[in-house]
Amino acid sequence: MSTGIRARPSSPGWLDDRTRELLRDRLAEAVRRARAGAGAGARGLRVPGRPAEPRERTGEALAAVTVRLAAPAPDPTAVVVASRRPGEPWFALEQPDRDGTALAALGCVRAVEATGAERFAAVSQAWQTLAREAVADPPDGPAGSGLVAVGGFAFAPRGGESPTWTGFAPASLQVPEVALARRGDDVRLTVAALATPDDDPAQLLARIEARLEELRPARELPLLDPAPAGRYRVVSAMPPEHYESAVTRAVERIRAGEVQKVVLAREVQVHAPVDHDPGAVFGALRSAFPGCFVYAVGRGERTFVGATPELLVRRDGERASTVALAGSTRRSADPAVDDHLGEALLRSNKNREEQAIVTRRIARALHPHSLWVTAAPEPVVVRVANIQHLATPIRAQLSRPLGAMQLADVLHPTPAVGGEPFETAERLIPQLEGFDRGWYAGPVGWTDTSGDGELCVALRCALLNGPVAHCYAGVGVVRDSDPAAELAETEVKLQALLPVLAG
Ligand SMILES: C=C(O[C@H]1C=CC=C(C(=O)O)[C@@H]1O)C(=O)O
Repeated sequence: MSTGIRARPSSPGWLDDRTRELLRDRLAEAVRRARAGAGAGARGLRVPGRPAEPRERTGEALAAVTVRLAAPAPDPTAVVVASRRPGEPWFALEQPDRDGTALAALGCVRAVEATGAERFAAVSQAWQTLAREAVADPPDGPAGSGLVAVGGFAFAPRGGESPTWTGFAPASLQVPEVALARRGDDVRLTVAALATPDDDPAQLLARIEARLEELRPARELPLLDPAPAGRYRVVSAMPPEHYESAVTRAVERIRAGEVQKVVLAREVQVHAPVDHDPGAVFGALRSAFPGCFVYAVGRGERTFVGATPELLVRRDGERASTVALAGSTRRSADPAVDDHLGEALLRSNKNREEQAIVTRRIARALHPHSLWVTAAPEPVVVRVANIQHLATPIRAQLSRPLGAMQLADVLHPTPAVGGEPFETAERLIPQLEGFDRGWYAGPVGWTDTSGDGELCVALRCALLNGPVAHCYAGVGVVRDSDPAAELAETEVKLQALLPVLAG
């Protein structure tokens, strides 16, 4: 079994001999488990959508090994961007201001997809089954270290079915072949493989080693072209008047008592003279929005990328944290005016109500699963480069072991992106907006084998496809919303992406 392995050149700098031996043992054990699972006669959970029985064996097992990289470690996302094979899936989620927190992932050894209302349950069940059978280190080190599943969800149960969103299923988690997690200067590399009964552990190891040999220890992301030539066109997918009239109609429904709040979005496209460069866009976003969750999900030729201030949920053991974010105003370069705008936001009844709706719903959603839920009594103003929001941090002590993906199911969509009551808003949103939101306003993030994880709400985003970028921005419409002001607020939100994309 080991002759072929020893003949291969080693991958200096990534795995030492001891770790390679450990990985080889784990791969052999994973193949044994896969054979035992297949031998037990259970059908594999190849296609998600059907919940597994607790003891179901699947005829497949993941194996992984995690190492701490020696300082100075490379930059996780830069490694992934520099090492990506054409069309290979990739993922990154960073919050630079939180001690350089980053998780970047490359390749896919096992995909889990689902559609429909049960999509969260289906993928989280499939992941739990895979995690239980996995031969891997227990999570240790920066959050996201070790064997993980990364990906995201469309806003709607069947969202993303339009051709624009090809490759982005309504629920899509992937177990990457390579993942790098960072906090401070602690960077952990995890490599993974999926074993099935017919696999040869030596070949699995050889595949991982080949992958490692292609990994480039990059420290920088590519830069945006400093002097772009050619014509960039920024166009509203539908005329701005369409959006204003959607807001007017939503206000009518609210005043008629049908619904309290509806979030309505619009799409703006950037047509560039050359293909957009996802790595450079990610790099520009993380420099401009270091306090935000900067994310990218690459599927085939397309990349969904953005910088959002909104955390959907962080699950850390028995603790769940989230934030109710809603109510917005612009920023000013003049600090006194900026402060004034923030204070006015805090005093604005319209924005306070918009925000309180979100806080109440999140607390209500968490209560049945928690020993306690605590929300700050008053919202605070949160500032990012182009906008300020009202935010109420919320924490809960879980009373049962719900994983990050299950918590996302409990919380998504909050009225920050959906509406209240959601059952009515859910019908109104596609009717009034008139387009497929795809993954805009859906959860994007990761989970590990213990169920910990983090998902942000994919706002301030663009779907890049060659020279075209589809950008999305929405606002919470309430009784006192003014259509022109709401249109202007979408423009403020679009300023997160447009300067980066439009040359
Ligand atoms: C729906 C979006 O933002 C939400 C999050 C924060 C503030 C919001 C607002 O003030 O309307 C929105 O609820 C978006 O950016 O597309």
